[in-house]
Amino acid sequence: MKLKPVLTIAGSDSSGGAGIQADLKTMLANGVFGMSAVTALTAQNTRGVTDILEASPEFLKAEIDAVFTDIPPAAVKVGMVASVPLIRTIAACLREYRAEHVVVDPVMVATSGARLIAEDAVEALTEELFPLAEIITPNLPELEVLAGYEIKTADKAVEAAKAISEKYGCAVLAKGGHAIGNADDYLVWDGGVRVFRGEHIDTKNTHGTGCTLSSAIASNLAKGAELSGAVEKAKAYVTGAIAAGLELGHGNGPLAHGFDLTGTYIDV
Ligand SMILES: Nc1ncnc2c1ncn2[C@@H]1O[C@H](COP(=O)(O)OP(=O)(O)OP(=O)(O)O)[C@@H](O)[C@H]1O
Ligand SMILES: Cc1ncc(COP(=O)(O)O)c(N)n1
Repeated sequence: MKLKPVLTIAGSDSSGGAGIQADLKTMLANGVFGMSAVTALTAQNTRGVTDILEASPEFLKAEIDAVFTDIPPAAVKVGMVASVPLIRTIAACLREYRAEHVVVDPVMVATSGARLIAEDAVEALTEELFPLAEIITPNLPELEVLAGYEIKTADKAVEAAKAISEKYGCAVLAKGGHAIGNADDYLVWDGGVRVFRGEHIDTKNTHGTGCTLSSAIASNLAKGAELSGAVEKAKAYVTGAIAAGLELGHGNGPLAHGFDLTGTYIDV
């Protein structure tokens, strides 16, 4: 049997809802073989992050080298990367191995409010990683940081996404999970715009939605989907995983990544 391998370079979430745990579950559910290079361990649950232990740049490089020299991934997703040396290490590795289909989720703040990137690392993220990305997937607060201004309307979000897309030569998916009234996402690439409509699901359980969406996009790209089709399928997947209505934890709970794996779930 054959499966397309996909690598996530991201942080670990001990509570399993976000980070590499969400990525690997998403990859399994989307029909690819998931692999991981861990940038940091987080002690985290649905209520917040209590501690972070970063990998050294040398160890992260060893992880990425181990993967690329044996099972070259058909797509790579980059999530939480907290510091400049780690960002530089990833960029150098992606260049060295000419990584294909790179999806960068510019993770800055967790749903719970915890900061997941050093202030001085945002510039390294944009200057070193964005030019290597096929697509980046900022949420609204991240788009505001990247654009340098407040975004209150869909038109403003698209304007900001266009400027970023032109500057760094990558597609931009401006996510609307933080918008009021709907969950529409806007894909901007090559000057074109496509909107992916989403109904806002009334739930507090959205821990890991961004990780899940970006991993699903990487999975679909690995399987050969073109960009817009990859986003369309990924949007449907994350919507289904939220709508399944999993209830775990006391804060912002996780998604049901396996909602579509018929026969594997038994209600308890
Ligand atoms: N309550 C919701 N109802 C429907 N779709 C949602 C909801 N919240 C998020 N989404 C969708 O989930 C995806 C991730 O968007 P979001 O803006 O939440 O990203 P994020 O903030 O990076 O996620 P994270 O919570 O992992 O930080 C998008 O497709 C968004 O439209
Ligand atoms: C390790 C790690 N990576 C990413 C996120 C962002 O996800 P969310 O904003 O849904 O908490 C997170 N909380 N933890």
